[in-house]
Parts: sequence; structure tokens; C-alpha cells
Amino acid sequence: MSQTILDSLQPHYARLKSVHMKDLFEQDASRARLFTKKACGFTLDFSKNNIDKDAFEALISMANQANLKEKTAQMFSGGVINTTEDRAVLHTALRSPKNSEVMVDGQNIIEDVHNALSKIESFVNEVHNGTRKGYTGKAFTDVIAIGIGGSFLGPKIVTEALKPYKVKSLNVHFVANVDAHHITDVLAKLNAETTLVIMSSKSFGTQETLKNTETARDWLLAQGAKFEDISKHFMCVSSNIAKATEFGINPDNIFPMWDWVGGRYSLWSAIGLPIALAIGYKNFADILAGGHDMDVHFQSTPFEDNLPVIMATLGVWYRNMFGSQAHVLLPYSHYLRGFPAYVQQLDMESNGKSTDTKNQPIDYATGPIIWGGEGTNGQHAFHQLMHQGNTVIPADFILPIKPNHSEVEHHQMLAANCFAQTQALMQGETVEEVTQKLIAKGMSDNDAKSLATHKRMPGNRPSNTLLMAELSPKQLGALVALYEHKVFVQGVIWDVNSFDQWGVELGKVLGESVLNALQGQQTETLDSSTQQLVDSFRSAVK
Ligand SMILES: O=P(O)(O)OC[C@H]1O[C@H](O)[C@H](O)[C@@H](O)[C@@H]1O
Repeated sequence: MSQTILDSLQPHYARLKSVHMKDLFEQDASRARLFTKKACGFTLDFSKNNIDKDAFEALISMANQANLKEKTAQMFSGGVINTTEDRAVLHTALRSPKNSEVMVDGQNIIEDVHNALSKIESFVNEVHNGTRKGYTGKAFTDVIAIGIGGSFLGPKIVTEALKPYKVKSLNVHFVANVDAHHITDVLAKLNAETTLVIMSSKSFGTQETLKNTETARDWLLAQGAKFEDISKHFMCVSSNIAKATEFGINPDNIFPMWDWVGGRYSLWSAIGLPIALAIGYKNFADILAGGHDMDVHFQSTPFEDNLPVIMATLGVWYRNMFGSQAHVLLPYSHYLRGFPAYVQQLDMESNGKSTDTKNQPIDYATGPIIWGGEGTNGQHAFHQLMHQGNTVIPADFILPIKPNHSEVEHHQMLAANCFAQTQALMQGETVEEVTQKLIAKGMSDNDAKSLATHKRMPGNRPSNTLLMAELSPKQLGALVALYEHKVFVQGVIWDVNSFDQWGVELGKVLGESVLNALQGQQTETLDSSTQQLVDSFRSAVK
């Protein structure tokens, strides 16, 4: 992000920083219409933000100044934009139609993608129609999907979000944590004869996933299966075929992915196999189609009407001008309750960086802290801080308009709460307004004035409202792709490589030496605090 970009926003920030949004709404009756855009089944109302027409134009021209158009074309065509890992970034190719062409190392990867999709389709159909059987000849009733990070969050939240589309004969259970309570709880309720295990690891080197897979394999053998039965029950998704084969996975049971797919961008690949098993291949294909719709929108729509660009530039506005450190996601949907955790990895692992693409240290703010939870639950918990705390946290309210149930009044209440929260955050209530209300209720002037200082709501707190036509596979695909592209746009503006994650490595390396120490084979001197923790653990756990 150049100083020129920051400078171009500065006058708009200076003009707007002390203007209350309530006044902006009063001044312009067309504000909501002006700042609402529609695409791919979404309606994005971003009128409750601290912007006016000129500031919005400045945000759009910031995207132009950052060469977003060229950078986007580079990503979609297979340019090596993940420079620190020398890789192309092509999750978009995973949802491209069969007749498209994207060349990597002289090979049209769309053919590989569609071959992998055919393999997924046949496998899923065989499991569903019972022609794939376990070691005693019974059809599968349960799937354990083992993976972590990008090999877990996407499949888990999508499967959860699309519960109404679930295939009745099969239950999919996700296991990520190396805390054995997770896998042992899952195994305890399953029958080995009818359980399929999908081990997902792009690298095939992630400690937690390998350990959980070993535990599941030992369980299968302990339940009566023979060693040669393992290949009937264990499938794997990985880009590291050599390591998977070395581990003992039958090559026919390996579903491929590629190094040009980042873990947190991989639910569209065979990493999505548990999704296809849970909701059927046709619905999985619809997720891909929805993602592709958003790709087309992102690539071809002028920036001022482009949903990912609008959401991204607003995020930069708050992060770099207003100093907001966090961004909250509030899906008003029980089925989308996992979405904030999904975007948390997507955004924080992508843009939580402090070196720019020219290898220089960064002295401006980059990726925000992403957090959130389902509405209305949060209203009875953390919304207090959003309304009255000293920290302003821009919010995305997400509401599927058409529910998957027929309880109309429930849905009206859900929507009313969602809309009213955006209203309360924006308009607030002054001390004077609160005082008058209290006096009208019979409180003395003095008491009313004192209490009003606590009940006062500053308002002027920004939010986007993102309405989804429905929570269907297609629209969910588009939602995920919308946030992927938002993160990409911000990475371009901040000039970071959004596709590596070196920050997670040191902990893994140190974890190895600490594990040695815990197992009584200490090889390295530890700092006194870590040594003390190791000693306490060793004296308690023999
Ligand atoms: O799929 P895997 O190679 O097992 O990786 C799983 C996850 O672990 C890593 O530590 C990374 O932080 C994630 O980006 C990745 O998705």
C-alpha cells in the first residue's frame, strides 16, 4: 500500500470522522438506494457505513490505483502470485466449467480438475448406492472426515450449513483436534464395519491429522478388521501422493489436489469430498457453480458495483483510516454459525502479514482480527461491547431471506432482530433522548440524567447487511467465493502475499522439541517457563 493510496483517503476521512451517520441519512433520502448493490442472489446494503458519495468514489479509485484489475487477471490466469512458495493460485480453476482453459506448466489444468471431479462423483455414488462396501460386505453408514485447518473448516461449515440437503443414509463426522476426546468420542458411537475414513491433508505432513488417522486405523483393526481390509475403509485427499503411499494408503484411494490450491481455499477440490458424501455430488457441483458465478461477477463487474471490491475497500477504510482492529461476522442463521470461524482462517491466515511483496517491512495496518457468531445469540452476549464499548467494530450482518423451514414467525423475529441491530448500531441514542424517555416514565430529573449517561448509545457504528436469497448450495458457494475475493482485494491493496502462511511454522518446529522433552528425550535447552511447564506435565502424566 503506497503512501499515495493512504493520502488519497485522508481528506475524506478528515471530512467524515466526526460526522454522525444519522445526519448522513437525514441529509439524503436516497442514501440506502445509492449504497445498495445486488449480484449472484445477494443484496448488499452498505449504506450504514461512515462514507459519503465522494469517499465511496475514493475507495473505488484506491482499488484502481492498486492495479486490482491486472492483479485479478494474473490470479485467474495462473500467474505465480504466491511468490514465497513459487506457486500459482488457482482455486478459481476448481470451479471453472469443463470447456474452460487454464494452463499451468504447459498443461490445461481444467482437465485434471474435471477428472478429479469425475472420480469424486463415481465414488460418492458408489457409497450412496451401497456398491462400495466395508470389510464385512455391509454398506457404509458413517464417514469420519479427519483433517485440520483448511482441510477441515470448509467441509465442516458447508456440511453444517447445508443440513437440509443431507443424504439420509450417511452421517459425516468431522475430527480435527489432536485432543483424543474428539476422535474417541466419535469412534465410541460408530461401527467399524460400516465406517469410512477420509483423511484430508494437502501436505500429508500435519501432525494432528496423521495421529488421528493412526488412531482410527488402530480402532478398525481392534474391531476385527484385518490389515488388508484397511484399503476398503481408508481414503485420502492429498497433493503429496508419495507420502500418502509411503504411509500405506492404496494409490487408488488417493484423491488428488494440487500445490496451486491453498489449504484455506480448498473446499472446492477433493478436500470437499466429505461435503459431496454428506449432501450428494449434484449439490456439491452446485456449490462449485455458485463459486464460479461469483468469480464471473468479480472479474467482469465495474468496481463500484462489485461486491467483493466494495466490502474489501470498506474494510481498508476502517482498518487504515479509523484504526479498527477487528471485524465481526454476524450470520443471522443457525446453519451459518460456523461461517465466522471459516472466514477467520481465510482472512487472518491470508492477510495477517507484516512484510510486503517487495520484501519490505510494513508500517501500516493489515488484516483485522476476524471473529463473530450467530445472531440472535450474540445480542444477549457480546453485542453490549459493540454498542457501548470504546472499540468500534465494523460488522457484516448476513441473513438468508428464504428459510429452509416453515416457521414464519420465527423467521420474522430473526430478521427483525438482525435489521434492528444494524439500526441501533447506526443511530444510537443521545443522553438527552434517554433522559426525556426516563422522565416521561416518571423518574426524577436528577436520577434520569445520571442513569442516561449509562444508557446512552453513541451510535455511528458501521455495518454491512448482506441478504442472501436463500441458503442453497449454489448461494453458499457464492458466499464463500465473495469472502475469498474480498480477502484477495485487501491483500492487493495492502501489497501482501495473501497465499502463504509462514507464521504457523515456528510453533510446529518448536512443538517437536517440546514433544521430545515431554516424552523424556529432551534434546534442547528450553527457556525456564517452558521447562517448568514440561516438568509439571511430566510429574503429573506418567
Ligand atoms: O492440509 P494440511 O497440509 O494438513 O494442512 C492443514 C492446515 O495446517 C497448516 O498449519 C496451515 O496453517 C493451514 O493453512 C492448513 O490448512
